[in-house]
Amino acid sequence: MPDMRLIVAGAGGRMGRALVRAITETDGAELAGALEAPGSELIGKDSGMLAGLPANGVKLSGDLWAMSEQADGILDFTVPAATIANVAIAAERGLVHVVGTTGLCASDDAVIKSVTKRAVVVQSGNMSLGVNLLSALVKRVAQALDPSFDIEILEMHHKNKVDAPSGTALMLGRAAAAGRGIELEEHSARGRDGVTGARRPGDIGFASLRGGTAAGDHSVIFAGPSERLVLSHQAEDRMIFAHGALKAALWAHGKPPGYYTMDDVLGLKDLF
Ligand SMILES: NC(=O)C1=CN([C@@H]2O[C@H](COP(=O)(O)OP(=O)(O)OC[C@H]3O[C@@H](n4cnc5c(N)ncnc54)[C@H](OP(=O)(O)O)[C@@H]3O)[C@@H](O)[C@H]2O)C=CC1
Ligand SMILES: O=C(O)C1=N[C@H](C(=O)O)C[C@H](O)C1
Repeated sequence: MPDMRLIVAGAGGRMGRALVRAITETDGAELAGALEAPGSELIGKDSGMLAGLPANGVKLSGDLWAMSEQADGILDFTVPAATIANVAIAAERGLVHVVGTTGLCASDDAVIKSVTKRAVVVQSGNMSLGVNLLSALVKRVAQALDPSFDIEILEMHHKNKVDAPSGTALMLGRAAAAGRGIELEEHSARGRDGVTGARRPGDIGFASLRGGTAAGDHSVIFAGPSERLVLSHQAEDRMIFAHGALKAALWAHGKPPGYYTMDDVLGLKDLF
């Protein structure tokens, strides 16, 4: 089978540069294009050199339609508006669309899912093996513990992260809610400040810390009467997300149209 030809969207960003490096380290994958925001000062720069590698001749461009003519997939870790703009082009071109962008709202998610009758999309707020295993564990523990255990989710990221709570925190919240048999949207407490009153029973709480270079720390705390269980993951390098995204793209290549998550890619659906 020929190499999978992949476009990196947001190629000048932190994840974009990591993805360009990951592609060079991965058998069966080839860099087919490097997308940046039209008008970015990085347009025309060499994507290899931006990633700290030797020049690879793939220059950053703002034109996804032109660069995708010969491509098989797109790895998209950008911003919500860019990801939504990429959805239609990726579907039209028949590209596997790996969506890692976070901070998407419900209507953005609906747009992404709307193309999956005819296109292959793999979406996850966190592409690492560790976090996806953590998510399965959280669901199982939430199932096992009775509602006297309050669930709180704490995350810390680098100082340049723009969205909160993190996509991962929300994914872990959804896993906890699924374990409890409740809807996260109806049972979440975000951004507590001031005289908030006592904790509402059954809520899943979120707290976000920002600072330094933290690649992504997440803890799910089950706080019960006189005891606490804490399940945690620390990302030490964002290459774990980049390698996860590559794994997702290669797994999805040739799959029938549909909406997939890392649970499908990693075979975690029936873990418990
Ligand atoms: N699912 C997962 O496993 C992970 C998800 N993420 C998520 O990925 C996203 C990106 O994170 P990160 O790399 O740290 O952020 P960065 O800000 O470093 O990178 C985002 C890049 O996207 C570019 N961009 C903006 N608009 C467009 C556009 N229209 N077309 C193409 N590129 C565009 C930005 O350019 P400019 O700076 O010029 O605006 C920037 O280079 C975030 O949502 C983050 O939460 C991060 C790590 C792991
Ligand atoms: O912005 C980041 O850096 C990260 N974003 C993702 C998130 O919002 O959870 C994944 C990871 O934690 C790093």
